Amino acid sequence: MMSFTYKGNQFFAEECAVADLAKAHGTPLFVYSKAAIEANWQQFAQHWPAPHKLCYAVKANSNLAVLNLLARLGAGFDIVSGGELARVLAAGGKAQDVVFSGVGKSHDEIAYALDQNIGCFNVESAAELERIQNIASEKGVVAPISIRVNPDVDAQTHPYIATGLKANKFGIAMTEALDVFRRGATLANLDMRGVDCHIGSQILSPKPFLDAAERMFDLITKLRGEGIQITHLDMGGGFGIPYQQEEKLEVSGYLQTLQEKAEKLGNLKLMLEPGRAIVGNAGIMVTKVEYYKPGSEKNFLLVDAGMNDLLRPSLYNAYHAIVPVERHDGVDEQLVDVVGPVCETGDFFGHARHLAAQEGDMLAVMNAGAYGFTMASNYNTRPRAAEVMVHGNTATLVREREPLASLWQGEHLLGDDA
Ligand SMILES: Cc1ncc(COP(=O)(O)O)c(C=O)c1O
Ligand SMILES: N[C@@H](CCCC[NH3+])C(=O)O
Repeated sequence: MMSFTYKGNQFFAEECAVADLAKAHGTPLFVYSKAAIEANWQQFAQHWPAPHKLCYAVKANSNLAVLNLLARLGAGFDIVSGGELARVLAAGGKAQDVVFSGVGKSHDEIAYALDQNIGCFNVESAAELERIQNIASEKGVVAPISIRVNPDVDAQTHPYIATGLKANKFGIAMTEALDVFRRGATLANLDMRGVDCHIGSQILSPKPFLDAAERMFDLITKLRGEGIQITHLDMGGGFGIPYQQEEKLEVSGYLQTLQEKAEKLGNLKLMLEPGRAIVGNAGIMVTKVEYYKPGSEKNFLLVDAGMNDLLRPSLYNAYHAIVPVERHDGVDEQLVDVVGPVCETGDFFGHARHLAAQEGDMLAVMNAGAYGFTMASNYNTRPRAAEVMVHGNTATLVREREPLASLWQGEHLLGDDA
């Protein structure tokens, strides 16, 4: 299914001309395809029968329209903050379908999640376990608990987004997991029901997933051997997508293997937390060329989006394909760096790209649906972009461009006596 494609020289999002969307809503603009999100979801859901559950990782794209669409498709949600829980609820998701990951859950976030009757806490340290017990005891409730284990597996991805190595801050070491579990089983306000892991993001080979699974199944066997009745295993997210020419990760074989292993053990519900794989290729960022700036060393296309809108190239040196929204016949391609207006040399979207574009032209930065808008900031006092979701030939503005004045809302001048 090609949600973003040329018809003649015009680039389309489903049945909507991207140039028209940019004219109607301005740039920078994120455009999401409803059909692409649904198709990506089905790639997992079709191989994942009940009682197994898919919890979409909200951090990848937390627009309410995206969350609402996924809730209607039957998604649960993986969150990492009280804010994300509030978003899920505002979008029509159910707290019972939410798992709460994250290394630094605050007292207030835990209390809020308990008040909402959240599905499960993915606990990342012995100290967090004690904190949840104390808060649950004060409230007179029982907290559903999974222990996030760090399986010490090399995810073979960018070091900033590898999370499953001993040296990373995430999860509880395999060697300590048994003790933490035993301790949890003695605490009256905890229901110790699961184990989970998440080894990193943008992983393109099945091997690290299978290695981690092997270790997690061994742990479950040990825990059950001690009479601790683990009833769920959450293997996290991390499924990569091709940004350049990489081979697509086929998830079906891995999902099948997990289910076969779970069946052997019996009474084990499986969970996954995909984020990028659901929304990554379902979004583009549209930006306008402000200037063409030729130089003796390099030529630059200066565009109206910046690293504050899409941080991935600056932060991870990540590659995103960039294509013209309208192709012009007979205009020669130039070798250009596509850069933004922010006062940082690291403010770029692509180096040494071949593009035929001039002032006023629109470009589409591809695969911007995951970790695009959610990582945006107001650096350089730049309002965050608008977001649109297309469905066939219908386009809905799902987030308005931030009004400038809202950027200093809540700020105060010093009084005369200060
Ligand atoms: C605990 C947890 N689950 C799920 C995800 C989603 O990862 P991805 O978008 O790579 O599927 C993340 C982010 O890496 C995460 O930290
Ligand atoms: N932000 C990262 C993914 C990190 C996932 C969070 N655990 C990216 O853009 O690729």
